[in-house]
Amino acid sequence: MTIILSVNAGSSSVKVSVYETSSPASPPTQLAEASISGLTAPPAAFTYAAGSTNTKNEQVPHVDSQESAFDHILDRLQSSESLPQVSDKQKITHVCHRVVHGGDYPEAHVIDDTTFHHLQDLTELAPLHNASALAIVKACVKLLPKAKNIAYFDSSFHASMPDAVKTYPIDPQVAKTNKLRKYGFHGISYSFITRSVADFLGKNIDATNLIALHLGSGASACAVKGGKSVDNSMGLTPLAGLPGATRSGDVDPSLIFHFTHDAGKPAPGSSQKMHISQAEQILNKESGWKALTGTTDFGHISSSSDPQCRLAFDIFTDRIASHIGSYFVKLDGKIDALVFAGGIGEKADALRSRVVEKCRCLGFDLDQQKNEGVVENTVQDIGSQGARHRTLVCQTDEQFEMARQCAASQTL
Ligand SMILES: Nc1ncnc2c1ncn2[C@@H]1O[C@H](COP(=O)(O)OP(=O)(O)O)[C@@H](O)[C@H]1O
Ligand SMILES: CC(=O)OP(=O)(O)O
Ligand SMILES: [Mg+2]
Repeated sequence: MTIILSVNAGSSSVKVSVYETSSPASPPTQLAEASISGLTAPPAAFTYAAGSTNTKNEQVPHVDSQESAFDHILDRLQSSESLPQVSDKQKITHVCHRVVHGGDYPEAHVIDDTTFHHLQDLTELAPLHNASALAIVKACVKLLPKAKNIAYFDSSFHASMPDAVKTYPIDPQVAKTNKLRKYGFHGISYSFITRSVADFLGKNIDATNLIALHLGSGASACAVKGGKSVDNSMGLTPLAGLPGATRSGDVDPSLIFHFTHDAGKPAPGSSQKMHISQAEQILNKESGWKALTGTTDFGHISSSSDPQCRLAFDIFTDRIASHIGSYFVKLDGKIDALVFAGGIGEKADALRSRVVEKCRCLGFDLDQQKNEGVVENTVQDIGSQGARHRTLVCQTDEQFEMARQCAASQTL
């Protein structure tokens, strides 16, 4: 038996799942799932499920970063009576880490000193993610010395994007030297979604075409053609595309120079090791729903009548619908489903309803009862019977996707 820990450090949460696996041929079995959410809307909340133990949204005010969230979760897992399998740290042999920016790594990689330093160099390209993921890797090296640490990248799934999609129309030499291209993110999630939806539809993955939406603290859209990514709304960094909890998403690149005259200066807290400009700080950490409404809680935003919340809701649904239209054309109208996923995509029925209403001309239509009755389930159909194209909700599971790939690979 092999025990795999899967760690998903998001921009507002840390989710850790524990799996047991006996052979590469069989999918891993989940033993426990723990998460800390609301890191950008304190106090953070701890949720845990293992066997008969169930804790939901316990406030953990002392937890204020991805690193402290991981420490807290690891302590709770190791002291849990429902999880004797990890009471002895030595039994954890594999830790899968979600690392958002993988640069040119086309697939998962065992983390040794060289990989670690290479990933450190990419930190500035994913300022809300890579640094905390690497801090968690460091903690694992110290606390779980027997475990092999493996990095799974959000960017890998998008390695299949064509050159015309990946390439920015800028000086090619500078682009090559500085590795400036579209990478795309949320790929671990899109890989899970593509497999699960293909399964649900009874289709081969390589014959599955989707418009998938991962809408969480960071939000993106993906066009999947023949099971492979052909476009993603995020870019060189996860800032591009749709707005998010604290991110602006696409704006005119000149905007920042009119917002502040100090755009290129280092942001407070920026160091030589980790350089963040004021421009990056403003657009990544001080924009989005937080700037417009004062909160990053999209549950509140979607149900509030406050005009700023209504505006944020309208902006989000407008930008999402624009991406759906663009990807519909890219896929030549041949799509098996529009898929909603991520914390917002899975929970905000009002948002799904508005987005689908905006895309009715393309042949999407919802069954409102099904839309409002979504429960925790891998894939659910929420489309109306007469609709030309299906609309689905997929409860994405990045931790499972990493553990599945880990169990199926030769690294065990
Ligand atoms: N009931 C709800 N309705 C709408 N949005 C929700 C609801 N519950 C949580 N959310 C939102 O989901 C987002 C978190 O999604 P998640 O995918 O878990 O985040 P992360 O990007 O950290 O991985 C937050 O913006 C949160 O406000
Ligand atoms: C890539 C990204 O934005 O991830 P998250 O939504 O987990 O913050
Ligand atoms: Mg996430």
